[in-house]
Amino acid sequence: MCRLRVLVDLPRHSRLDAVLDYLAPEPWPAGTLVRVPLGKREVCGIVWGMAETPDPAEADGEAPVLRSVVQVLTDLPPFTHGWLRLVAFAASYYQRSPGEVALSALPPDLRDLDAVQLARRLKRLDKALATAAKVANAAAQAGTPERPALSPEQQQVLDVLADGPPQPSLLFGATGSGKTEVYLREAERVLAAGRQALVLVPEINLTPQLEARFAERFPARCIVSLHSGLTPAQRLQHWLSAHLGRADLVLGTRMAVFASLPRLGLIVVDEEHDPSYKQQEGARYSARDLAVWRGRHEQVPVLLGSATPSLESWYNAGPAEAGGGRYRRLVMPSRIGGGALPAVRVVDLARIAAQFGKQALRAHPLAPPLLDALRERLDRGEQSLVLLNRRGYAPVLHCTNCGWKSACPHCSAWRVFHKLDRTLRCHHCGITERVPRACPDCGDPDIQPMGRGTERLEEQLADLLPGARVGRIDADSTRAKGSLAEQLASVHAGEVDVLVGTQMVAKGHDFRRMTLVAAVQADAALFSSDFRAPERLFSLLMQAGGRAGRDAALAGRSEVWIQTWHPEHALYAALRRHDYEAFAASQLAERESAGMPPFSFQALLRADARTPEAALAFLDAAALQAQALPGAQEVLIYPPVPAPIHRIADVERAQMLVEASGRVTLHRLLAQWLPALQGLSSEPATRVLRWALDVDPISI
Ligand SMILES: Nc1ncnc2c1ncn2[C@@H]1O[C@H](COP(=O)(O)OP(=O)(O)OP(=O)(O)O)[C@@H](O)[C@H]1O
Ligand SMILES: [Zn+2]
Repeated sequence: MCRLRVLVDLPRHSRLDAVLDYLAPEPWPAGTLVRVPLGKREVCGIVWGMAETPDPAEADGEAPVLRSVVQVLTDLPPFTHGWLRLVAFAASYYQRSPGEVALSALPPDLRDLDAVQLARRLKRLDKALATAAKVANAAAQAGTPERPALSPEQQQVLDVLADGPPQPSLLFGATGSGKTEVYLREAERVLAAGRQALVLVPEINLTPQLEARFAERFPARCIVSLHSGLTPAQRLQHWLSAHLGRADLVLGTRMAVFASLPRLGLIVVDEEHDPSYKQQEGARYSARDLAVWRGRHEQVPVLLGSATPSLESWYNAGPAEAGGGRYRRLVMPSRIGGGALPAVRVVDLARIAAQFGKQALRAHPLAPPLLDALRERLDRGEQSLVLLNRRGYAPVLHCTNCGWKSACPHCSAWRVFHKLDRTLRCHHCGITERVPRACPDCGDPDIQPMGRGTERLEEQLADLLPGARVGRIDADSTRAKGSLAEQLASVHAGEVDVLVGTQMVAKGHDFRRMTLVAAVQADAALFSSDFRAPERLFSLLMQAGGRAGRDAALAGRSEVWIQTWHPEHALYAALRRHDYEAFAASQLAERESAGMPPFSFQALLRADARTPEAALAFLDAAALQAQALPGAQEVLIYPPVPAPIHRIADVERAQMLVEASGRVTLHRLLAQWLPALQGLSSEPATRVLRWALDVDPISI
């Protein structure tokens, strides 16, 4: 008998370490999947290594008798060292247990299988892959698919990539510059060398279109996707194909960064700036950052693509003298076909109000010149996109008599009025009620919507543009499975003249007939307390604008309209010139002088409790603990504050920011702090419902 260390799914918060020792008849290699007893249950585990000499307590005869591994799943090849190292790194960096990180990266179905069931699934997979291979072979016989001739910029970028050592690169390419073609060619090179390629996209809704493009280009290859929209059976099958090395291409959302890929040869992170790459619960990892780490350690190139890179990546790809030099910077400033970027028109709402009267804007949100521009598109049979980042009909209902407003009883937020199903819905806790007929406070029947969301905008546009086919795409219109794909297809097919949408449609889509994009209400983000808000707004508007004029023939008359009360704002000035670089430079200068990321490193400690006092008391005590730790002088601990939305579903939320100028300094502190925090949360005086540490938080 030997002793093995086995990873099981226990959070680091729990008293047990998530690496437990078990007895086994053989020293199975690290990465082997096993089933082990845990309490009264039997759970899935991963062999982490051989246990070292029995601990002294055991020698004294005091230690509990070790339990034995129940089963070993030998049909599955062990995870590679590269994968295990990724897990170990992610766990230590994000302050979680390796067991939790490893096991939560597996498809849920896999964790439930015993050896017999697994064998059955593998047999089924074999059959499915054999059928797929037949289809692929037939497709391959039909000839190789056509590839477009590369643009000079694409060629240049690919030449650099082919030459250099495997290294992370930032592909800074304008919207419509053909970044996808670069990914396709890089993938082709890697596949030809017998390796696997991993391509990450920020949102599920971008996977089908990308999958279609890869499938068209590589008809003979096995392509699978990994995201939360799959059925458990599909997810297991796709995951197994990747793990067994049968899939050549894996496309997926952030979770796919943990895909097990024995022949990994390339990682692409498309729209690398997108906040969706950050997981917001459990192990709060950044899939982009992990992709870079994984690439480095498995010695494969990582390609981060964006027209509006995150300031972190931009900085990392900047000159080494200025603190960058970590990524290679590759640029593709021109659009395919030489099309121009759309002209940006900033509409001064104050002037519109002076010219047309304030009522003009109160009645509907579109400045008359913008309406004319929309009508022009209609007459020419071109499409327009009107962007409004707020779903529902109106964000608040109010009573004109007594001033009642549709507050959520459980959250510090308004309930949103949805006219289609006549409900009031809280977008935070989900509570949904029928709209009251009269004011719940005073009984007055005159309750009115305040402000506007996409539903109302859609209604108003249909009124203002008789005969136009107005469509809407947002999280509400796309709730049913498959409906988003359907709605997008109808936009692509030209069945919609004016599309109203949230940020969901602002990125990634290659709408060919769109010549106008309008943002009717963008200002809010200019004055947010989150220092990343301007960066987000800039990239949202630039990405949205990038949907216009993608067909070079139409590019000349493509426009982006932005309605604002602050036309002189520097952000809009940079946008008008399509000048990401100037914008980034000014933001980085601001961040540097304020000592904010990427010039410092942060972690956010969050606490949830029944009362605000309890949440804050926990954080206060936590701050005292941290201040007593060695190295605390080098770390800045901000005072605890309520979260931006301080109450959700009757739970009070507070947070505390911790900051250091060096990553190592910060992490040294966090590693010592965590055990202390565990103790704190179990003491009666400082007990909270939940607490969590968010390393490199992206919203504060
Ligand atoms: N070398 C090429 N020759 C002809 N057409 C091309 C070439 N490369 C790309 N295209 C086409 O140009 C269009 C824009 O390319 P793509 O969608 O990759 O842009 P992108 O850089 O990803 O833009 P975005 O950042 O807006 O998503 C697509 O329709 C694509 O098929
Ligand atoms: Zn609520």
